[in-house]
Amino acid sequence: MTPFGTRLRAATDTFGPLCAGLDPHRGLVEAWGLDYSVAGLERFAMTCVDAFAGHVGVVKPQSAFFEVFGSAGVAVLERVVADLRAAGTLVVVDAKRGDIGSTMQAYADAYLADGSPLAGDALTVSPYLGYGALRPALDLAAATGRGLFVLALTSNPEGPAVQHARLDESGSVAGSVVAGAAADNADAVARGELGHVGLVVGATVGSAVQDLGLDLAAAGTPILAPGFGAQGGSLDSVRRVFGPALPQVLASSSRDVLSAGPDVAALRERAVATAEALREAVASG
Ligand SMILES: O=C(O)c1cc(=O)[nH]c(=O)n1[C@@H]1O[C@H](COP(=O)(O)O)[C@@H](O)[C@H]1O
Repeated sequence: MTPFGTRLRAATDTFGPLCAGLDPHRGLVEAWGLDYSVAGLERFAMTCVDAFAGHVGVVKPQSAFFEVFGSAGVAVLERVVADLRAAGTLVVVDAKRGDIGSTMQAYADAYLADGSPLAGDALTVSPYLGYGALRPALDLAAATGRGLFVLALTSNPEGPAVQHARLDESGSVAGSVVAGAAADNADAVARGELGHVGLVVGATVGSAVQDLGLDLAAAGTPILAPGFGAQGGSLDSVRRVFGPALPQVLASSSRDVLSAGPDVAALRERAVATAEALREAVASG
């Protein structure tokens, strides 16, 4: 398969830099007039697939909302992944996995191996057992043309206490994650392409990228930027947070886009309009 960074660049060039989040919160499912049950989950998820497939570049189903319903919910997630990918829409499975290396191999096999029913095009992972513990996932993603989004600066208020901590005089914990991703992307960056190892940096992190001296542009990482919309991130904050790394940004919005449902056309229209607004914000830098 063509490397993830190349496929991601093509998707955002065509559809704009939006990742539509597919987060079936109880409140949203009920607001759409559906029962909070497996049947309601399935209806919600398939409505999103109808709205987004072939119209949005990237979709990010949040695994937790499917896991709530046990194996029946996970089966719905598998269908979402398969149907979106069949339409050529990239899927980031948001499961934030991270464990010791030997267990990480099993997570990698589940989410990044060809033929696995839960394998999308990329997976979110947590490096807070040590970036190196992600090695099985980093290697399998590279081998199968898939990507990872590694948590660096998350959008939640509890994140900075860990992520801004200084390791030594020259760097922070988040900085060490950026350095790890940059090293894994070095070959792609040398070819002038985006790498397969992305970072998660919230659209809500204010001046943290500058304050911590993180050179995201040089790292060549795709940047998944959640927090846009419902958590207060705006077009303006996306511009301010990312500066020279703006062309690498894939802004993610779940509740703000999903609140336009359940009408398929209205949902699609909200996603497409959000993607176009983001495209203009990136272009005007
Ligand atoms: O990895 C993520 O996607 C993520 C990282 C982060 O730092 N903050 C964050 O909100 N997310 C996810 O992004 C989505 C945000 O949803 P909204 O706030 O509704 O747009 C949820 O699925 C979160 O789990």
